[in-house]
Amino acid sequence: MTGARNPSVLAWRAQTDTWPRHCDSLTGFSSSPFRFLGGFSFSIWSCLVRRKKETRGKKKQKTSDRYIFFYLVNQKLGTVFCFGNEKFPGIVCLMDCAPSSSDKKTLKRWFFIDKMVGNLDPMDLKTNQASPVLTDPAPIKKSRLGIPSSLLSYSQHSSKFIMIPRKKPGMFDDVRSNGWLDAMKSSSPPRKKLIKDFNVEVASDDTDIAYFSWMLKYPSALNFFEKITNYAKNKKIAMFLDYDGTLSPIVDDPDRALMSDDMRSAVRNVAKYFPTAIISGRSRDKVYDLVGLTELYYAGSHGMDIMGPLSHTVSDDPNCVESNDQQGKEVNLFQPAREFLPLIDEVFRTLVENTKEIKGAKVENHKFCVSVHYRNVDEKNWPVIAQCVHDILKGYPRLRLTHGRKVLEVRPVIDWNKGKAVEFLLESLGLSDKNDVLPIYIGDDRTDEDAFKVLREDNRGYGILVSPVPKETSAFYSLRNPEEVMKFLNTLVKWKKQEEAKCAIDSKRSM
Ligand SMILES: O=P(O)(O)OC[C@H]1O[C@H](O[C@H]2O[C@H](CO)[C@@H](O)[C@H](O)[C@H]2O)[C@H](O)[C@@H](O)[C@@H]1O
Repeated sequence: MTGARNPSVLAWRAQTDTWPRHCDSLTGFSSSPFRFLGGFSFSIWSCLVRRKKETRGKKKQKTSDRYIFFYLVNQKLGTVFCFGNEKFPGIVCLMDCAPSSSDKKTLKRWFFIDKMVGNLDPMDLKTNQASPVLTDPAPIKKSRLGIPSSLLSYSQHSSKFIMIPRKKPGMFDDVRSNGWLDAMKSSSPPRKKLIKDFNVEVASDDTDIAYFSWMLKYPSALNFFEKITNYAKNKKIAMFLDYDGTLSPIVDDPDRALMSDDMRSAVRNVAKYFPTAIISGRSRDKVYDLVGLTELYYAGSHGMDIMGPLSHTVSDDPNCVESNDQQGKEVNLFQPAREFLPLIDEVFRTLVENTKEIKGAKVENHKFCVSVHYRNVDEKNWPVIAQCVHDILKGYPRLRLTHGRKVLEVRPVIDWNKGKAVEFLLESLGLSDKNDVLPIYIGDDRTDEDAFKVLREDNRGYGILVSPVPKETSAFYSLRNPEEVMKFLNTLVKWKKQEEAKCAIDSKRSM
């Protein structure tokens, strides 16, 4: 398969009776069914395609063999993704045959997909698939901030999950039936996991197969760097970065989530060329201390605490005041949840008190929201911590819950999130509603999905999801981990420098 040139990647509905257009015989099926991490199943198929070719107009025929690999995702929908090359351009359809054997060698060969996705531009995919991640209720249009009509708890707003309530009456019924426990279990990628299904055991590098297939939909921003910069030519890039899991690796102790010096210098360099903001779930002060760069804009508490540039386009908002940053520079301070401060303080203290007996639980006060960590809590006690938070929230109808990576996040019911923060910052920077602006948002968590969605709307910009495992997302591209994020940032700076050098040469020539 290494000889494959000009690869194409096609997706279409399965047909059961069509033979490949460019082949004379098709033999040697093998298949491997899996259950994907998200729970849906897919099969990998390979087949040997034999094609007879006439050589140089002579009658003599030459046969050429090619393997074609394709896989079937979500058998119910019958969606087939197929990989071909110039000679066999992916016109292979599903034959009427059932998965029978597993072939590990075949699976290994399947790694060629990594090379072959090069032709696919996710912008072309026009996928409208709704993301099943937990996100905020739909924003109320035409208002910067609105309180949702209902003050019901968060999970009741989320219609994207089909929750199957379990009938058994028990102690933790609330958190089982409202989906909190399921969300908690799926809230952070497992570290090296065995996938057992259909007697196929898949481990370590085999999990990469699932990842590579996912990358067809969310290709690596490094592999697609040229595509990104082609699109960015003559545009002003605005960079938005999440902190935990994006600039710093996920660690057990949130206080030790430090950013490396190399990453810091990568971010500093990015900020030299592009307006750059950090948008974090942490409090603005905490994330500022961790990043330590004065040249950036900071939005803490999931965007509910923004220190942005002094701007008259947003300063008429009642939640926006003029202030000074740590260096005494005049800035705008936007705090749409200011009235919730006493409530957040109170619920923080209650949460600390009520979870103190749960070993490993940690509660953080992030000024406009509170984080309840369960990463270090024994899994058998997750229902206990979930029920505890749930019971407390029952007394606070103006607060709601969202899920992060092994963290329950309590926040005001206001219609504000990281996506809105991106819009607010673009407006403050005078970069909204402009065709020559390309916002890029890099983040790893469910709360970052709000920002990805905002950028996906009307193809406004690129969301890049940082994840080492397949995840449903509204992002366009992916990166595996903070190291890849750093590489991406450095490559972007290098590209920008080259562009500027080219411009300088061009303008000298034209003088
Ligand atoms: O929006 P972010 O900047 O990504 O912040 C989200 C949460 O990040 C922190 O928690 C996460 O990272 C910790 C350190 O690696 C990890 O221990 C924890 O399990 C993760 O959820 C932060 O502590 C939270 O308060 C933020 O909400």
